[in-house]
Amino acid sequence: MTSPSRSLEAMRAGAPLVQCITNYVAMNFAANVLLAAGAAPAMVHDAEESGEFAAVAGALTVNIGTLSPRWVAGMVEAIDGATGAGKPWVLDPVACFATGLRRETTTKLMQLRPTIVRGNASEILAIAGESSSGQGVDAGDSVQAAEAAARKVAQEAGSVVAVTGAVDFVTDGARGVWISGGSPLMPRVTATGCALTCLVGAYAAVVEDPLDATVGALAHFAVAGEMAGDGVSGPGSFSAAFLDALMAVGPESLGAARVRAA
Ligand SMILES: Nc1ncnc2c1ncn2[C@@H]1O[C@H](COP(=O)(O)OP(=O)(O)O)[C@@H](O)[C@H]1O
Ligand SMILES: Cc1ncsc1CCOP(=O)(O)O
Ligand SMILES: [Mg+2]
Repeated sequence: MTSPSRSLEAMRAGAPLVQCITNYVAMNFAANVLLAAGAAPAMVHDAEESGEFAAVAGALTVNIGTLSPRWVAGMVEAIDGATGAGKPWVLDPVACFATGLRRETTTKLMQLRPTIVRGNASEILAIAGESSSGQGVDAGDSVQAAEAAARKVAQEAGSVVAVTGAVDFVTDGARGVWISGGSPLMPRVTATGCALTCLVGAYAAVVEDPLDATVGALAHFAVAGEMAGDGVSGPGSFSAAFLDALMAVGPESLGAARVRAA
């Protein structure tokens, strides 16, 4: 296993270019998160160019947060480009249970076999075909309640699946890892999960094992979130402190990340 500290060193050394197809809400914050963490973001989503760009980026991330048929076409082109070039891609199924367009798109994208799926508990339960209590983009279920669903989705899709929340769970269907840390202020800042998905892409670009890559990115967020939560007064100051902490986190602090095998 590549440790989170080693993964962080590799990510910073490589400063990978990550193509992020993310939503209008998340674009700015996610780009800042990648820059602070040490990667290079590019938000490129239209079908006219997304496939071409995916072939040169180190990884692709696809987020369905603000969806339309034209965006779906751009996603499919980009996934074809990434897959053809042997690059990893990460799916963020934002509110995938909420509407017909989201359900159909998620089914279609899952059939294209994402390297990694990163969602909250309600989203992962829904992909597994189970009922969930999610409302809109926010989770209504615990991560623990989605552990079995995550394992099932990972086995069926051949993807690594990450379920995030107060604690995080990552599985490739056989192995399982729990990561704790972070701050209760993280879900009070919009697009924190979307930005994390982009960072998972950055780690996947440079760390060969997608499970190790995912654990590295989640540990980076857990440690930075905990650092940032100390002494801030609310979501506004947390957001700024979190970007600072993403940059300040070093391999030595990731060594202290609370990561344990399931
Ligand atoms: N209550 C919490 N305590 C600590 N960290 C949290 C909490 N809720 C979410 N996080 C962290 O926030 C990040 C985004 O996760 P999450 O809120 O599940 O995503 P989403 O925004 O897609 O619903 C993850 O790093 C997760 O560990
Ligand atoms: C509020 C909102 N609406 C559509 S996408 C989005 C952002 C969701 O971000 P996250 O999934 O990280 O909470
Ligand atoms: Mg989300």
